[in-house]
Amino acid sequence: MKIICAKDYSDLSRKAANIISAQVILKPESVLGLATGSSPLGVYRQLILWYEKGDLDFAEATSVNLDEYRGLSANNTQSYHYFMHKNFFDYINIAPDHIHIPDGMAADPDAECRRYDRLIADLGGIDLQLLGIGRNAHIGFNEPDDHFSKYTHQVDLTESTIAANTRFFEREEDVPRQAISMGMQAITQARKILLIASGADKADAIYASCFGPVTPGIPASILQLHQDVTVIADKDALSKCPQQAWAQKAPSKEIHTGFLFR
Ligand SMILES: N[C@@H]1[C@@H](O)[C@H](O)[C@@H](COP(=O)(O)O)O[C@@H]1O
Repeated sequence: MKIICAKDYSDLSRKAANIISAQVILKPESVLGLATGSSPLGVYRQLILWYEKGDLDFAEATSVNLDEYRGLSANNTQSYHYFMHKNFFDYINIAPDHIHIPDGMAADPDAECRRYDRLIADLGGIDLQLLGIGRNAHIGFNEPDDHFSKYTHQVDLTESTIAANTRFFEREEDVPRQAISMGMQAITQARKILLIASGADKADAIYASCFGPVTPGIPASILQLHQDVTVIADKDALSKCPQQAWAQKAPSKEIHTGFLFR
């Protein structure tokens, strides 16, 4: 795990966008695992700028998003479908049939989860997975639990995640209580992982995920077991981490036994 300290949010966004650009330049047909939330907005803005300048071409790329709320249709302005189109896809030349996001309206959510995992497998897995992180260290919507969920699954969102996401909705009651999220298998089988975090409210999650035990109680801690993870975070998000660890990171010493993949 490599930890890079960015000067500020704009520096963080450019650094992360540079890594995604390199991926697309080196492998135009890349499968990009994409994330929602406020953290990646600057990355998407930067990628759009470079695309508009003619420096990037997404014609051959494919995207698979991490998650979607249950019960929100693609044209609901709070859905992650809508978010991705309005903040990224509508401004680049990715082919519409190369865009994949779980269907939050699927009548049979279990079948939808199985379809999504098959799709990712058929695409040959993810080349580069972009991740934000929740205050409780969730990635995608993999919430703290007593086990890591291996496959795409339906999740009951925790109170802390509902509270954090309330800012995007008019009223707390409007925040969906469930979501469909990619599981840890597809995320950790991504060939490269890029996690971005900004702000002091992410400091505990970043510290626990990078330096704490690997445990499903801290979902992002599983990334310590991956061979190619880059964390790009600003000073506030890194404020609980030892400074000498920035730009390098020793492998985790402690792995909690007794947890399960399900
Ligand atoms: N499902 C998304 C996550 O993928 C995202 O990482 C997290 C943090 O969002 P933000 O970047 O807005 O803090 O929010 C949501 O829960």
